[in-house]
Amino acid sequence: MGSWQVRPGAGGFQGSCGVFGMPSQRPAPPGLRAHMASLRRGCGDLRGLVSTFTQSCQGSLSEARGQVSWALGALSASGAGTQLPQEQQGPPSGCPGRLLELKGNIRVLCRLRPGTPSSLVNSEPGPGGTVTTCYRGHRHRFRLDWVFPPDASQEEVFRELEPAVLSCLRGYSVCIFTYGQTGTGKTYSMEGPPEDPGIAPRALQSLFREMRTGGQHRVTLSMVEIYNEAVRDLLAPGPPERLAVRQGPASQGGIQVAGLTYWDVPNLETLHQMLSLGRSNRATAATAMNQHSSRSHALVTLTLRAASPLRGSGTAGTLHLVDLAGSERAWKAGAVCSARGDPDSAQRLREARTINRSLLALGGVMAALRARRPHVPFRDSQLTRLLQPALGPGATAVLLLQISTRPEDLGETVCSLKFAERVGQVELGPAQRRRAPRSGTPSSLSTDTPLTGTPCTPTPSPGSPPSPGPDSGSSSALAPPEDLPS
Ligand SMILES: Nc1ncnc2c1ncn2[C@@H]1O[C@H](COP(=O)(O)OP(=O)(O)OP(=O)(O)O)[C@@H](O)[C@H]1O
Repeated sequence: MGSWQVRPGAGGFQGSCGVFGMPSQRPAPPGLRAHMASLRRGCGDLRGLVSTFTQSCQGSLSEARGQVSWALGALSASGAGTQLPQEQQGPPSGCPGRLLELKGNIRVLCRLRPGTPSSLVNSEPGPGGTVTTCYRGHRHRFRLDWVFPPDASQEEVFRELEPAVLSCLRGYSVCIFTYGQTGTGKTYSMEGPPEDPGIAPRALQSLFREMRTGGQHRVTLSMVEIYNEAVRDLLAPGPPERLAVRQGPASQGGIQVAGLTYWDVPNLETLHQMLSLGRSNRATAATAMNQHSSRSHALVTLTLRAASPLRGSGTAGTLHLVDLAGSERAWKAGAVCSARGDPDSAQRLREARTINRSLLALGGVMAALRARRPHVPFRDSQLTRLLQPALGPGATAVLLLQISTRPEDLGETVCSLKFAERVGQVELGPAQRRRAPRSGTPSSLSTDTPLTGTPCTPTPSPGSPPSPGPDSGSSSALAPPEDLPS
């Protein structure tokens, strides 16, 4: 009698001949093998079906997400110009504020830098668009809330951000930050050249245009940079000094920046002048990868207080515009300089390392937020400390990812896209409007103002911004505002 065997995968039966040639187990009943084979086939088919179903569900879900995002964007844009009567400042359903509440998480937009097209980076632009990379033999498909092709204009990019920007006038806290490898166009998108302005100038123009349509507002500006982990006031009346960041009350986002200068901004022209002054104070240097590389993170914070004559309280919204330093690998930025005999190469290397450390800390914060961990490591870097209020519950954040399509940048492009994909999964909870009492101290006015400074009386110096504030004429005009416009 011959032995019989059924392979382990076929149900675990295994027979063999006994010592005396007798089978140690009963032979399989007739037809069992065929039956097992048919079961195996069925099992394989079922597995295939489940996998196809899962893939199709994921595809449909992504598509639906893209469509919802597009519809919300379109609705927001169409409602953006709507000026509500002051007494109706609560966000009725259908207005942009309501839509922001519904979105309630971080939106991730991606812009491809113009350059030589590469078959290794392909994109499907538009809402719910994708970027597909082919790196080290692996294909990755990243889906984002919006993908801007290399020929997208500054206006197209801003159009998608405008509803969020205008929501600050209704008391929302909005943070827009640009992220990406050095030289991919973060500063171009955020600032832009004078002849083709970027997000910041367009946002300010749009806000002032909207404010002119009615109501009483007060705009306060602060601007800092983080250079080699030192926080510096870019609008300080004297030379930029290192500021101390301390823990603050939770009502102020958990942090305080001692000695930070706030400026009351009466009009758009003054605001532009002050921003260009701040920009000129920012640390930039030529690196191997970008002739005018920003070596620091820059944070512009506008607090927009709106009075409500018919109600006891107004609103205090905040707009943070964050131009992050490039996420280049340290060896690329520094070592290349070194090989060229650049005497500042050690400095460039140090800068690149601190930039990378702080961006790593930002990644850690995003990971903790995404996993809803009870502890979020905001204190790991100055960048994440300053961003804490902007990434807190009830805030709205938009990440604009800048990527390169150059084959030599592919590794960095994939890293950036992976970071953005993770950020897109963070939920900050429904966006919340902030109310402000009609008068009070800055802290009570703006519970979500992250950069809480102390009043100061700066002495204008050559090149300092024009005397700002509706109260100019007295030194207190340069101090943070204390009351809402009445
Ligand atoms: N969409 C674009 N259209 C035209 N030029 C662009 C675009 N994006 C970037 N550039 C150009 O690419 C160069 C690098 O851009 P930019 O300085 O904005 O990069 P970056 O990401 O801010 O770099 P870094 O992190 O080093 O500061 C600039 O000369 C800029 O004008």
